Amino acid sequence: MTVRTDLFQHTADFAGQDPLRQATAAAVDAFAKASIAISELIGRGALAGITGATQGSENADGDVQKDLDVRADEMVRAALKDVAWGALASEEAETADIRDSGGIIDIAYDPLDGSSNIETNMTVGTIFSIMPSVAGKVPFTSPGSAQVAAGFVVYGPQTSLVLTLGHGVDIFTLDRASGRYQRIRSDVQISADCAEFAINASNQRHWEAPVRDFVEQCLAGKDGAKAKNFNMRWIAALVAEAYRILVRGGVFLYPGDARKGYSDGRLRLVYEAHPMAFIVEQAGGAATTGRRRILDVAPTAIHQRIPLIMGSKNEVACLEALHLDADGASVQAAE
Ligand SMILES: O=P(O)(O)OC[C@H]1O[C@](O)(COP(=O)(O)O)[C@@H](O)[C@@H]1O
Ligand SMILES: [Mg+2]
Ligand SMILES: [Mg+2]
Repeated sequence: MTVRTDLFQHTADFAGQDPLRQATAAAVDAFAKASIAISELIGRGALAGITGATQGSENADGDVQKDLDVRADEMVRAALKDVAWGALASEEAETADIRDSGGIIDIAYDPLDGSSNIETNMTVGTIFSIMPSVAGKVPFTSPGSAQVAAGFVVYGPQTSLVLTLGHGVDIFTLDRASGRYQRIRSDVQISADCAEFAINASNQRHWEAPVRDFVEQCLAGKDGAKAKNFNMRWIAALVAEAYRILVRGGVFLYPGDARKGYSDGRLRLVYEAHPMAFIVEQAGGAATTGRRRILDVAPTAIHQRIPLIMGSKNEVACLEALHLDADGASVQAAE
């Protein structure tokens, strides 16, 4: 029988006697516990009163809140109660909660990612990012490279938790019989090349030239510049796209576009792009806005949006080159 590493053992081994690591491990354990309860709630769906119905309210980013957004936020918040956080930011709260003393880490999270999938019985998830609290510095203003840990949970056919503690990426799957997460993959590596891309193509007419060029190259397949056929996927949940990319490579794009309010795309830097970029880089992939490495960007607001391109590093590099070319061309055109 295979003996697998339990998530709580993994975080305890990481924690040792170091206070920052202990606080980080406690936060990861809290997300794991909350996610088990969220997974059960999602599994029962309408039987537990979850329908994906809107709440008649909007979150800080102007998104309509669904019943599960609100419930998941409450469950994560309750699980984190005894964790030594100094600042806590959620997608569902306008401002961060700040504690005056005892804070060792700052935590940002998206309690329920992919909300539009709830009512259709498709994949959703939870994303989290953990940074050291820095005395005298406004929380959530450090670049993503300051993260000590990041992870996400995918509530799909299996409930799995993807985690980086800054030394590679591990995947744990919930064993429903024991109610514990067991490691199924360690040192996950994203293939440098891929033949799969993910983008919401309904926005094509609003894209910038570099994104249009890239997608055209993918669609041209064997007959085009890439000289190979590409497959396309769009699950409308960042967690599911990221999981697929970790398992079999690929490139995901949510670029800025010309729609009102979408100049920086749709995804939020602090609790979506930063943690995903940390995980993807730790797995050997890359994450960029097209013009800048995501982990170099320091937020100026908790709910700030950012264009996100991530995945297999050779295709991400191709997208960066297309953006650079386009910027060079526009500078020349202006001269
Ligand atoms: O509906 P669109 O524009 O394709 O956007 C889908 C994207 O929006 C998100 O659902 C945003 O996250 P939330 O559901 O947490 O707001 C991503 O998971 C997904 O990649
Ligand atoms: Mg989200
Ligand atoms: Mg959300």
